[in-house]
Amino acid sequence: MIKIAPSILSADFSKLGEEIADVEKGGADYIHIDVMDGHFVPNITIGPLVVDAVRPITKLPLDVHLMIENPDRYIKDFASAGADIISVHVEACPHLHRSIQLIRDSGAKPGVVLNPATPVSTIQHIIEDVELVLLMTVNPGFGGQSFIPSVIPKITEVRSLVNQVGKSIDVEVDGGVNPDTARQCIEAGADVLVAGSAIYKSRNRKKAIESLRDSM
Ligand SMILES: O=C(CO)[C@H](O)[C@H](O)COP(=O)(O)O
Ligand SMILES: [Fe+2]
Repeated sequence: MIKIAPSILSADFSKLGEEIADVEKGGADYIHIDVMDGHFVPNITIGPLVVDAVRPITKLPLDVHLMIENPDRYIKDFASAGADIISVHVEACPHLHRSIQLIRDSGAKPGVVLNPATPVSTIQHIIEDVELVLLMTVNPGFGGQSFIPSVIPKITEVRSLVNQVGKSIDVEVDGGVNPDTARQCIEAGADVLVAGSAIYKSRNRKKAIESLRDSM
């Protein structure tokens, strides 16, 4: 079963509550929240305050994607604000195992993220400790960018790594996902699709979600 995680980065922030209700009604599985600090990526977005505000208005799991330097400093804050899944970038974590344990100790499910140029071998030794692997299919920082096709073989690689572990771990892709690229990602082994512009720039969010889920 393919899960769809709309990224609120492309939503209308002046009516965020309605925008989240719309995708929840439309069949979304997670709400993807992009946290950017202007250091790890060249953009600044939202912090724990927004996660806290969003928590009571949806039953869906909040999938929080931290694109920040030194994420260990903020993991507790995001977990207390109501994040269900917290994902950290390999490139931002010199002590990756510790960061993952911090997420688990804070009560959230740990995820790990790889930029397009980061090899899968960097997560080989922590794969059993995470519940989600997120593969960036754009360089992180902005919504609405074009999908990078050279990431496809990495999806296959992560899928076979996850299958070896033999426990349920989400394989999520993020960036430039539309019905065409979604099909390629699912074929390669992805089972969670993050989509910002493909969902929020469509008038009918339910249809957009269905066309991603049914892209095979
Ligand atoms: O992490 C992200 C960017 O760094 C976003 O989740 C991603 O870009 C979603 O937007 P789109 O589907 O428009 O590419
Ligand atoms: Fe994201």
